[in-house]
Amino acid sequence: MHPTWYRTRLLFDVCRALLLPSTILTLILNTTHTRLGFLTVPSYALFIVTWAFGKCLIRDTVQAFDAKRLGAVPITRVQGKWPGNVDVLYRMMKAFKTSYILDVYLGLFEEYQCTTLNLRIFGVDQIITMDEDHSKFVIATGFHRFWRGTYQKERMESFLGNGIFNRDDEMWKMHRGIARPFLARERISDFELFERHVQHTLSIISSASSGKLPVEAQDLYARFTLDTASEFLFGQNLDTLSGTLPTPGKASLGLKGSATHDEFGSFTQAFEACQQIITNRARIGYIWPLFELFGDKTAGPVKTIGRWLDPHVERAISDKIRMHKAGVQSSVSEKTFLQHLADSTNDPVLIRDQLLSMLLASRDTTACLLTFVTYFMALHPEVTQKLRAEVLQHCGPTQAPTYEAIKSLRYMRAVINETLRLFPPVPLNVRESRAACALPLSDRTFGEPSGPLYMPGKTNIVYLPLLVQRNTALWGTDADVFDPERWLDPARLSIYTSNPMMYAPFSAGPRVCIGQQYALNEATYFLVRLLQQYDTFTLVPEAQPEGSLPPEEWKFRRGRQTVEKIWPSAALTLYVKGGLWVRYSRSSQS
Ligand code: HEM
Repeated sequence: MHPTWYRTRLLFDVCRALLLPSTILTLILNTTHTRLGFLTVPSYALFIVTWAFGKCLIRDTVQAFDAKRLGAVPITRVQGKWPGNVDVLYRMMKAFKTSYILDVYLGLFEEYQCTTLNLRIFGVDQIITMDEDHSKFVIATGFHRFWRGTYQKERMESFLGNGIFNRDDEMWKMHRGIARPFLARERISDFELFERHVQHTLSIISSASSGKLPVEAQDLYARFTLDTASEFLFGQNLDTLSGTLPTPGKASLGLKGSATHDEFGSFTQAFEACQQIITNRARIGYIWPLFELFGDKTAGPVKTIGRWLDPHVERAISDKIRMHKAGVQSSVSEKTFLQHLADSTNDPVLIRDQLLSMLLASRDTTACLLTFVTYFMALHPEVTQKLRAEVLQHCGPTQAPTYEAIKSLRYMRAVINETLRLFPPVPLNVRESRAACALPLSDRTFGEPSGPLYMPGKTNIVYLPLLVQRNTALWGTDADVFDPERWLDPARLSIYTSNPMMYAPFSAGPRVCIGQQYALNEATYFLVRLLQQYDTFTLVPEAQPEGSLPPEEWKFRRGRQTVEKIWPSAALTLYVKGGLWVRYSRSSQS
C-alpha cells in the first residue's frame, strides 16, 4: 500500500480489529439460533476485546517458538497499569512536553534495569534501545535485516516523499550514488563559499554587539547553514541572512526557536512545522492517522516549501532541456548538485524531495552543532580561551583558515566531539525489522546479560544515540560533564576506540552520514572566524521567549538537567526551545 494511503491502512486495521470478530460472532449466533436481546452490544464488545487478547496470546506463543528457534529470549515488556499500556503512552506524551530530553526513556530503562525494552502500546510491539551493540546491529552489522519501513514512510511521505531519508533499497542507493560525489573532498574544501556567508553572519553579530544587543544564535546559524547549503547544492543563495531577525526582548516562541514573521520566517516555520508534525505522529504511534482523518496536517506547510523550491527545480529542468537542444555537454565537476539531479530524471517531485532532504540534512544538524558549541563556550569561559589561543596560534588573528590549518586544530576537534557527544543533532532514530531476528548478546549497563534478544518481525526499533553517548557505564561517572579533555587523554580515548559505537553522532554502517566532512569543515571554519573576533559569549536568559527557560524542578532531578540553562528538545533534529539568545563581545586587546 502506498505510504500516502494512511487512511485506507487505518480503515483496514479497524476492520480487522472490529469487523472480523463481529462477523464471526454474528455467524456463531446465527448458526446456533441464539438471541442475545439487551445483551447484544455488551456481548459484541466483550467478544471484540477477548478476540484482541486472544490474538496477542497467539502472537506471544508464536513469538516464543520463533525465539527458541533463533536461540533468543523475549525483550522485557513494559507493564503498564491500563490495558494496551495506555498509561505508559500518556506518561510519555506528557513527558515529551515537560521533561528533559529522553528522560522518560531513561527512567524506563532504569526502572526495568535493562537497555532494551518493548513498550507494546495498544498491543503493537515498539522496541526502544539505549544499547550500543543493539544500535550497531540495527544500523551496521545487521543492516540488511532492517529498513526505514512502512510506518516511518507513512509518517514522512507528505514531507520528504521520494527523498533519501524516506527510501530504502534501490531508490536509496540511487540517491546516495548521486549525492556522494558532491560531498567529495575537492568540493567541500572550497572555503571561499563558507567565507562569504561567514562574513555576512559576522556582520550581523557585529552590528548587534556594537549596540550590546543579544542575537538569537540558533536562528542565525540556521540561516548561515541554509544559505551556504543552498548555494553549495543548487548554486543559488536563498539569502535568508538578509531577512528580518527575531527581535531581542520581543521574541515569541516559534515552533523551534524564536519566531520571525518575514518570508524566511514562513519558509522556516513551514519547514519546522513539518518536522514537528512528523515527530508528533511518531510519538502517537501507528494510530496517528486517527488525528488526521479530515486532512493532512503537513499539506499547508508543504505548499509553502514548494513555493520556495519549485522555481529552482523548474529552472534546472528547463536549463537541462535547453542545453540538450543546443548540444552542450558538461562534466559532473562543472555542475551543481541540482543540475546533476535534474540530469538523472525529469520528475520535478523527485528532484524537489531530494533537494529538500539535502537541505534538511545540512541546515538543522550543523546549525545545532554550532548552537551547542556556543552554549558551551558561554558556560565554560576557560574552554573558550583555550580554543581562541589555538585558533590564534594556527590561523592568526585575521587570516582566512586553510584546509591544513583547520586540520591542525586538535582542541577545536575535541570541543566539537564533546559537543556532539552530549548533544547529538540526531538524538534518536527509528528503523523497522524486515523479519524476526536475534539482537546480539549485550547489556553491559545493568549487569548480567540473559541471552540474545528476540526482535519481532515488522516492528519498529527506536535507538537513542543521546542516551548511549551519556551512559555512565560506558563513559564513566562524569558522563554528563562537558569535558573536551577526554578526547585528548590517550587512556580515556582508548576506551572509545575499543568500542566505537559508544559515539556515533554521524551514525554508522551503509547509511552513515555523507555530509560529515562538509559539516565539520563548515562548523570549524565558522568557529575560527568567530573566535578571531570574539572571546566572550554570554547567555541572555531575559531575552528568551516566555516558556523557553528550563523548568525549576529540573534542578532537583539528575544528570545534565540539574545544570542546564536551556531547554533542549527534538523534532527529527535537536534544538534549543525558544532559541539561544547570546551576547557576543570582544576583549579590549582583540
Ligand atoms: C553536524 C552535522 C551533521 C550530523 C550530526 C549528521 C548526522 C547524520 C546522521 C545521524 C545520519 C543518519 C540518519 C539515518 O540513518 O536516519 C545522517 C545521514 C545523512 N546526512 Fe548527515 N549529519 C550532519 C550534517 C550533514 C550535512 C552537512 C549533509 C549534507 C550536506 C548531510 C547529509 C546527510 C545525508 C544525505 C544523509 C543520508 C544518508 C543515507 O541515508 O544514506 N549531513 N546524518
